Amino acid sequence: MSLESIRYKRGNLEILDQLLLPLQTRYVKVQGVEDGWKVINKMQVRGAPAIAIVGCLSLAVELLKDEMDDKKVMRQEIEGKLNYLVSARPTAVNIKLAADELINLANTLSADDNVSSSEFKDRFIARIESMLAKDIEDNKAIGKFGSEAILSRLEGDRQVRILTHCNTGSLATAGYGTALGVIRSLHGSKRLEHVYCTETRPYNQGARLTAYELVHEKIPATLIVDSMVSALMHTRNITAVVVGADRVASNGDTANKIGTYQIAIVARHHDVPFYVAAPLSSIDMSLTSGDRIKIEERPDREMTHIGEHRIAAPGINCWNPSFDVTPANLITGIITEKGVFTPSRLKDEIPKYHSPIASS
Ligand SMILES: CSC[C@H]1O[C@H](OP(=O)(O)O)[C@H](O)[C@@H]1O
Repeated sequence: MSLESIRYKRGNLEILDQLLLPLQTRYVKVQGVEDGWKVINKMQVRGAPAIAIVGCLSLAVELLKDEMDDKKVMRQEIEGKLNYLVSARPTAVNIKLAADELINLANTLSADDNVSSSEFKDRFIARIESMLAKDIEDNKAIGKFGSEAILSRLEGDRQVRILTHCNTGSLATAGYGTALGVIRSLHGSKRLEHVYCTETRPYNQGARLTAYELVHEKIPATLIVDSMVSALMHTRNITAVVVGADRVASNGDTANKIGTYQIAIVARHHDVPFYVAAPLSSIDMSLTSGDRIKIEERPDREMTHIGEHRIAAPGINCWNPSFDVTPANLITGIITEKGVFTPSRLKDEIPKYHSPIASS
């Protein structure tokens, strides 16, 4: 059973406070959009899919309590609250795409005279709730396609050694995970010899969250410091790198956790295939390249302190971009719930599929 980052029943939402992991397991109540914005902005919940799901569920919780029965006013309020939630963290696209879909749904329901205000509310909340099951289903498909793609490059039944970066598991999604979903799938088919996970400074998603998930599920794994990636590939026979994504442009350029770009460069130097695992809801087809992806910069304190403990000299300047962009030419394949695509195929393949949120 993978870790539960989101606990939801209609009208009630709690998130696992990831700032306290791995030492403390504490759930935080999210009672509306203000709370949703805060837990996302503070990174108590993080990960592109989880951000979208928790943000939208916080709106569902608030809407259920709202006595409003004028559909036009509800539609207006929904649009304003979704745009507010999108502002919590700018780089991951999932919440923006989800907001666009939900605003379209609100417009449709509001304009339909056959839909009462209570039906509007019920169908709108149900659509948001559908994101949970769809995310897990998508992650399992990503796991299947990703493990097949990696294994198809090998002769016989050899086992594989995978390097991953940041956290892309049950703590970044509704469950199972994207890149960690590929690792879970390889482990489940008994083809995974070992996982190497980077600590992922400065928030330490790897050391605190990915290592926690892997130990929890007894998946053979070793933690490495971010600066060990070159030495690892030089001394160990790494089969492939699999990472997540926060925003993939239509040409395949991918924004992901800071440090991903240099891993891709090292992988190319060592001729190790480099995969991005991401649902369609992480792909921004409105962007022609990664040049225009907004890179979030986070507080210096994330670098200068670990918890309350200062580790950097007082007064030193810091630069703390939370993401970088890996150019498409360093990416072997983009693993989605619809299959694995080379970056150059995205423009033709992705528009064939439905919108990221389950259609009604
Ligand atoms: C499954 S998407 C996870 C994605 O999000 C992480 O960023 P953050 O922890 O800052 O939300 C990282 O980029 C992961 O690849």
